[in-house]
Amino acid sequence: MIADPRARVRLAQLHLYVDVHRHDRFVAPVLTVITGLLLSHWVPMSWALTWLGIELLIIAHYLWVYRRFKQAQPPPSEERRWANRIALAHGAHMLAWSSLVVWAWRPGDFGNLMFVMLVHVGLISLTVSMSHAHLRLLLLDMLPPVLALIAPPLLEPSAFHIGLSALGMAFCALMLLVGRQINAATTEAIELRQRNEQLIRELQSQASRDALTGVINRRYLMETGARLLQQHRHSGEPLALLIIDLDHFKQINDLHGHLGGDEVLVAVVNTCVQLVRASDCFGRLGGEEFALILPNTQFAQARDLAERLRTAIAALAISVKTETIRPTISVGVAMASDDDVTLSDLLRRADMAMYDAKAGGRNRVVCAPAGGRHTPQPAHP
Ligand SMILES: Nc1nc2c(ncn2[C@@H]2O[C@H](COP(=O)(O)OP(=O)(O)OP(=O)(O)O)[C@@H](O)[C@H]2O)c(=O)[nH]1
Repeated sequence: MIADPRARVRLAQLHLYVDVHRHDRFVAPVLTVITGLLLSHWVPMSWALTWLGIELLIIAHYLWVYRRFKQAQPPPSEERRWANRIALAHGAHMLAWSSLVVWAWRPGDFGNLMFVMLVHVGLISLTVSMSHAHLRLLLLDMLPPVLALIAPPLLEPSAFHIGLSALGMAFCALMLLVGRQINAATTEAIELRQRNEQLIRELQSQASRDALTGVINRRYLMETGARLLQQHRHSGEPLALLIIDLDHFKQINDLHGHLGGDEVLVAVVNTCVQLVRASDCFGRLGGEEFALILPNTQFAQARDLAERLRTAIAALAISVKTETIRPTISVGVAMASDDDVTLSDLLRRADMAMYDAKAGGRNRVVCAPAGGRHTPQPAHP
């Protein structure tokens, strides 16, 4: 299914709509109580109290729906479903208020006319200023006040009522126009913000990734490694570091060209990535040298993984043009110890083990003992 590119924008609009309307939790109950008390001036107290009770329940319900929406953090694909739920919940509130115009109107009473007008002006202006974010919800929120405007001339078709209704409709049309303009500006701002966030994510990824292989680069690797070493000191959980270096890579470049060498690097990285856990930190130190930091990993596990990596790489047969390249790697393994004051200390010991692997004939794993002294422990292929 092709994702609708506008869905993310519409979801952000829905968030904005809900955020703005969440202020209702302070304002709407107060306005409802005042309106309920005023109502009792023209309708029996029991009616006024019934309206007040229903409206308070409606407010509590739509605020609950808003909270559920915020907690759910739905993906853009669920925007329409949530927009419908919110429209129903808030629509009930708009209907309850707009209905006042019909059943609470007492023609001929100037005070009542003022009251009904104030309710209308409030509904329409608040709708435009608070619902502009989401165009569909803006239109739905405007619908009940418009229906309430049409009702009086239908109930009592006099020139006065028709005139009042026409004036109100013109006012609604004007407000809708304003609402659409604010909506267009809001949508543009949301689109720009989303594009900005996307660009920042891409830049951050580019700054932390190696362009050729896609794994994290030296800078990010060192930062993460220092953080993991710090965590190891606090938690006491074992931390292992592997230095992985391709053997005779200069020869590969010389024989198959730089592009051939690049293909080998990518194939080796892809193989390694498949064998490491998501919590492991695998990155390129530079050239044909890589590091793998393994949090919460015992020595035996680290050594076995190094061996699995070595075997998997040795089994590769990479086709470059008409030739087949069979790369191998030398791996140095070191466990973090109290002697490792900084990440560089740990790296140095893993590096020395890796050089021992090279000196021992390459395509092998050598483990450095914990602590500062370096006594290589070869793990032969
Ligand atoms: N294709 C390619 N080559 C690279 C890249 N980065 C570094 N190199 C080459 O990798 C080679 C590394 O050579 P050396 O450091 O001599 O190591 P080696 O030939 O692998 O020898 P040993 O490590 O001792 O087995 C150099 O020729 C670099 O130019 C790269 O991104 N792509």
